[in-house]
Amino acid sequence: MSKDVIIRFENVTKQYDDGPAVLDDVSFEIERGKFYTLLGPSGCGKTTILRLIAGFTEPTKGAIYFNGQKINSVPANKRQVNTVFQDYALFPHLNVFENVAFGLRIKKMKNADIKEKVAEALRFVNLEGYENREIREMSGGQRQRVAIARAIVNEPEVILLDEPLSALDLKLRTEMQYELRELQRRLGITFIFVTHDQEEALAMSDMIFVLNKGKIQQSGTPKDIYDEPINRFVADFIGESNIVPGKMIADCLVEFAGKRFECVDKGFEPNEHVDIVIRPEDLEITSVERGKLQVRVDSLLFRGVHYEICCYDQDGNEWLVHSTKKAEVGEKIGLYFDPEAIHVMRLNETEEEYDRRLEAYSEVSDEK
Ligand SMILES: Nc1ncnc2c1ncn2[C@@H]1O[C@H](COP(=O)(O)OP(=O)(O)OP(=O)(O)O)[C@@H](O)[C@H]1O
Repeated sequence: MSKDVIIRFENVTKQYDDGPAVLDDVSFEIERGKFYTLLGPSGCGKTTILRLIAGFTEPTKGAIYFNGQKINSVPANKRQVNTVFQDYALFPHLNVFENVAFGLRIKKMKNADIKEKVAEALRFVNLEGYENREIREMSGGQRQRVAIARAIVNEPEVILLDEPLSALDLKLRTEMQYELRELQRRLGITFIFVTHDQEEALAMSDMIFVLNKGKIQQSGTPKDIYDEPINRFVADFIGESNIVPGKMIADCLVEFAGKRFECVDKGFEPNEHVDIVIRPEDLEITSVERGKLQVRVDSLLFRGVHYEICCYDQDGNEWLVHSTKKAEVGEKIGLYFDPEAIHVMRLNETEEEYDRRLEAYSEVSDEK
């Protein structure tokens, strides 16, 4: 089935004034009706991408397409896009109804139609009966829902959400994550959500773009990005990881921490230097004899569902283990892991190079 692309960035670079490029030759596609997340550390360019899509700023180089039409200079109010801002940007002097109705009044819609549309939008976000409330009488989570109702009432094709959950406490934040995800499914509108919280991105998205320093480091489903990070930055940013230097000896054979291990990775040069990732939950505590790695326990923390155990091997590599089994500080233990738990990353590989390598490799495998 061909892809139904709603937004496309083609080699987009953005500089503010004559400053450095905050987005550097970025290309990507957004498919209609899916939940996308832009994830990355502060200052990596996430908000700039939203501002370019919304029409609040223009690219310095490159092209942005919306439903196949180039929209670089189309003004914000002519785009089928609505933004939910971090601070919600609600009007404090207007009640809930008027906040949601605002955009429709500007469009000079008839009063009866406004009433119907606002009621429908409030129903969608579970705020029926709150029409006459003042904004200051609403909780953080409720304000958030008013802001979303105000965005969906205009029936945009795309909703942009700029860290909309960051002001909420942890419990409410988790509730709103479910709610937003559910709302997106029911509406079928494309959502583009910005966060620097990797757990939030993993929990909510159909697709994640991981950004760093104005470039997309990797794009993929949450599972792809968690299981197959393409470089050290992504592996480190997405969840906790053990990342150690290693060497690929041959297909499915890798060396690290002074030993050779069976793995499932292929398509590297013989003796190529690589980075190795093993997630803490993929390491199992066992006896020194049974362990594939022998380590000494340096410290441990009880995290409620598991112990977080920090160990060192004889080469000085740190190994973080999540285990329901306890170990004693100073104790020598073995760590066991399956070959599939080892993920090998080529040094400094870009996403395009990574995709080409996997493609070339699968063609070779098909021929065999
Ligand atoms: N109007 C502006 N003028 C000049 N520089 C800007 C402007 N807006 C953003 N920048 C710079 O562009 C870079 C990217 O900013 P952006 O807001 O896109 O990052 P972000 O990933 O959304 O960060 P955060 O998570 O902190 O919001 C930053 O270095 C920022 O200082």
